[in-house]
Amino acid sequence: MQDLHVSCSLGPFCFSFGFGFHSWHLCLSSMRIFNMLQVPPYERPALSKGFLLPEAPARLPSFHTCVGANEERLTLKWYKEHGIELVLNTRVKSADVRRKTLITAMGETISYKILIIATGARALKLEEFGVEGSNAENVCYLRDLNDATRLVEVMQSRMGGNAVVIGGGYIGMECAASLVINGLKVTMVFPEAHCMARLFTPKIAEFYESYYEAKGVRFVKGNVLTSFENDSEGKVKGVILKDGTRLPADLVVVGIGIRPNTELFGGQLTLEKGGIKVNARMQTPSNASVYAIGDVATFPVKLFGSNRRLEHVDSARRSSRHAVSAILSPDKTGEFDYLPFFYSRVFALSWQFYGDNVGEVVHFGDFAGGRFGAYWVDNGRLVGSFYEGGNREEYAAIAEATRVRPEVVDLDELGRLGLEFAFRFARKDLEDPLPPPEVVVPVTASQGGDTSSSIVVAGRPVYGWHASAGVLVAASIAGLAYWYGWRRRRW
Ligand SMILES: NC(=O)c1ccc[n+]([C@@H]2O[C@H](COP(=O)([O-])OP(=O)(O)OC[C@H]3O[C@@H](n4cnc5c(N)ncnc54)[C@H](O)[C@@H]3O)[C@@H](O)[C@H]2O)c1
Ligand SMILES: O=C1O[C@H]([C@@H](O)CO)C(O)=C1O
Repeated sequence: MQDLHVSCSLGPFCFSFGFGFHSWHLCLSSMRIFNMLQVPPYERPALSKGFLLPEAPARLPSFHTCVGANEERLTLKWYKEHGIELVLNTRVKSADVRRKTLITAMGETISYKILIIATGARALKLEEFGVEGSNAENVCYLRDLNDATRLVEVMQSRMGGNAVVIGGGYIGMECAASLVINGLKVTMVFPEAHCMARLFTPKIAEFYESYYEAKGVRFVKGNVLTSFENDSEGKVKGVILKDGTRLPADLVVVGIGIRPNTELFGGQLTLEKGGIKVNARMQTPSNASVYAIGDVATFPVKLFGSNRRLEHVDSARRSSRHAVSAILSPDKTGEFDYLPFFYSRVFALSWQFYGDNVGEVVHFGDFAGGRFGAYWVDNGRLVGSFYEGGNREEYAAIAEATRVRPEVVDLDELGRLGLEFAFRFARKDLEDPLPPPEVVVPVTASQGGDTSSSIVVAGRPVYGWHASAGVLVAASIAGLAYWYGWRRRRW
């Protein structure tokens, strides 16, 4: 009998948002995972960073889950050894949450007791904005492994050529850096007044734009693409912008946002902010057997007192861990208390952001020297912190300060203090800038067997997975390696 199902039917990557992720491993002999991937789940951050590098690029199996936690890579062998049936290349074409059934594209009907929706999101296509022709051979999106593989091929065949990047968000910024590193001439086009408009202040954006310009990137702001100009073979050779400008293009990369894959559950579950609404246990309010995690889930962020859908790998890791806790240890699992966290690494730069970017902004630090930050203060309290060029202690300090939400009376003083302000709240245990999971699930029996006693869950505080293998020491070394590798990691 199948007890637990993880549905990852649309958008191959979604699964990496869900299960077997980070430092928690759930191994139910009666668990099945459905997904359209051709390979076991992996973590996405590498795709827009290390995967695109011309030298020693990141390749599977190096970024299978749970690479982000410096944990064991979950390969096919791993799933097999842990009694998890991983059903690849399989699309779930319909779901009936009232009857607790799924139907696959092959016509198989699956019954479940608990369903975890980790269907993630898909890249928005230009066609949705009325621009036709983005299926040309040299127009690339970047969401999954196939996209990234194709981008590498196209990029390598256009060395020295012109690349146009549409969108000034995460994909735009990270891909533009990779294109430059691969020797292409890059122009970025986006509608806003500055890059990373969802998060950066104009002053922060100015730093990154100047840095990119020094690397040869050209910015075309406040403009959008309206059509492609194709050659006789259908390849794009130019992009036409709204103001009539023509940009020559040997390659176009499009990163204009994502859309959560909720269609399977339309009319059955409540949607909010584009995602599936869940409570603080990652459980849908209308159906206690259904959980949603990662990019597709809209959950209560306690710290802000509102529901959010957060598009980031950290939220995916932690929400999945929390859902697993809530399923396996309902009595011991409290409310998900997540501190939103975002990061990016481009060229030699690296930034982290915690909290919310609302209210008044106070910048601090050395912008010219590339070690600077910003605090956001709303209703007299610190609600968000950003820092570029920090070390582990500095990032941990801004994270902790943001979690504490201290009162701020004097904004000028806050700016003068800069990082020193955050260090007042720094924790002594710097193992992780973020709080530990609320619940430690005891390790029970392991693989094989049946039903609920065949559950193995290891949380970071217990490191039960490693303990069960008698390698606690190895876990400590891994933790140390993780810390040392943090700045050097390429995904
Ligand atoms: N480091 C990271 O956290 C990281 C890295 C890569 C991707 N991601 C995630 O991947 C997803 C996709 O990233 P993304 O960069 O596509 O989304 P995004 O939302 O970060 O940025 C979208 C950008 O496209 C612009 N845009 C929208 N419509 C446009 C149009 N018609 N023409 C031109 N520009 C347009 C927006 O104004 C914005 O600049 C996001 O969820 C993002 O969080 C995150
Ligand atoms: O940190 C990241 O989060 C996203 C993705 O995993 C969630 O949308 C991504 O591509 C990153 O690099």
